[in-house]
Amino acid sequence: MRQEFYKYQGTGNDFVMIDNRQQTFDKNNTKHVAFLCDRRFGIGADGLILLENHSEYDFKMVYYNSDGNESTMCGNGGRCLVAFARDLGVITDKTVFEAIDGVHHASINGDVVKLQMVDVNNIEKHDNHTFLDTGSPHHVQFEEHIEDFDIKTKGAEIRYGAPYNAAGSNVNFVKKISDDTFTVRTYERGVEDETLSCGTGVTAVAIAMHATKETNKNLINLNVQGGDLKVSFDVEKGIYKNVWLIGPAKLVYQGTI
Ligand SMILES: N[C@@H](CCC[C@H](N)C(=O)O)C(=O)O
Repeated sequence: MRQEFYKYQGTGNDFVMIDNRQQTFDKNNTKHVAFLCDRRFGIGADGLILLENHSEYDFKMVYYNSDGNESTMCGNGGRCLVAFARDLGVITDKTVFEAIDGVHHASINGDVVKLQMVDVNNIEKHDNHTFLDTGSPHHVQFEEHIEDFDIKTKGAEIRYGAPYNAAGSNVNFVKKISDDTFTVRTYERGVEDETLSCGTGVTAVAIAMHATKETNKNLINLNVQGGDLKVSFDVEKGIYKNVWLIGPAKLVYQGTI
């Protein structure tokens, strides 16, 4: 049976979207999800997302990395799913949906999606890096020569090394541009390569930069390989609340496979 799909991208982080409200998609077929995400033999994407019905909220998000495994939260994927839900007529301009890390509020205006991310209260500050979970685990470290840095090789070393080991972490390399602007390049677990953007990654970078006093701003610009994102937040007693990831999410094409 042929599968109808939609392809979306958010600052170059791209996703196969499937409307699974009728529960027709085989959710346990890891090889099939990896095939659909394969850039040579399939559609090609960093991940695959199912939009499903929810009894209480507007919809449910189910996220898979391009290796075919279901994973933790994807911020850009969440933003793209909001655009997909709007384009399907499931929502209009505001929504509340459930993902693996909990309930998310979001709004959409044209192609700009604002997605509320989880509160963050556990920030591990180490000598040369910060580790935090923004829905997915993120290692954050500075890299002055970020433009010509070998993200794939260095990112893989950190992702597979101690203390992350098999479970792994996403790895973000950061360069400070000004007090409120940072350049970020991310190695993504489950893609096992650099992606052009990572939403939970830039959220982690914005919070890490504030927590380590690299900035005192609470609206941060993040320049990524695929465009520009913004993250805003409030801080109360060391807890980062009201965290919003803001940026474009667009339909690329749709088809059947
Ligand atoms: N691209 C995503 C992150 C997706 C999850 C990650 N690869 C993991 O498995 O931890 C984003 O935009 O947040």
